[in-house]
Amino acid sequence: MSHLFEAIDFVENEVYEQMISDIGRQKFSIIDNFFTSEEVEQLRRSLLQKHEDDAFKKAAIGNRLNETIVKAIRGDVILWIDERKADVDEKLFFVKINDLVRYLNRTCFLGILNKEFHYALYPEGTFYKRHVDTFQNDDRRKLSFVCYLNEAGWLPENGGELVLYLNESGKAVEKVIYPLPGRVVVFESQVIEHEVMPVRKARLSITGWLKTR
Ligand SMILES: O=C(O)CCC(=O)C(=O)O
Ligand SMILES: [Fe+2]
Repeated sequence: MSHLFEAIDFVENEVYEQMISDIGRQKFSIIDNFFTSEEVEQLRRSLLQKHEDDAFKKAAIGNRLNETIVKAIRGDVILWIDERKADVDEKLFFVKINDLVRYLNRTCFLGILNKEFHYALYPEGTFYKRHVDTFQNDDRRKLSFVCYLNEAGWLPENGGELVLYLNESGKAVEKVIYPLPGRVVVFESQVIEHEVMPVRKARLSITGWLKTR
């Protein structure tokens, strides 16, 4: 009987189903209000506190490039989040992520066994040039996940749009996405080229990867 109960125990989640069908169709998905405004506020405060405590470091690229070259490619500062040491705010984040991962593994057989997440802060004037997320000879990254922690009422003139470079039946298409608070963007790490446009007001996020093995 137990297998029967397992089947019954599955509850379809509309938001996750939307994400899965978007990714199947177009290799990316934009989910608004994945995090509530209260959750965004909590995570935002946590990020800012750690940034004030000087815990962030300059983001790197591979290992052979010097700092000047790196700065011409990306200007964000980051802090990796260790789930085992997560504080209350980060726990709330991982409860949602782990729920999503469990769902994806159950419904899509993606085999996500690993994940990594960092806070990111793009100071005014910084950007991240066009790239794919799997440049380090590491094909374990399957899905890239970005969650924006900007203030409510984020304006288009603040810049920092995420641009996805897509190919729609042979035609190059640019998908411009504003980093609105609570919004989550998920895309296939190995195929989607993307870029963060120059930022005119500090831009806050959590970025991560769902990985195999
Ligand atoms: O913050 C974003 O919108 C994307 C960040 C990104 O591309 C990265 O960290 O690899
Ligand atoms: Fe990226």
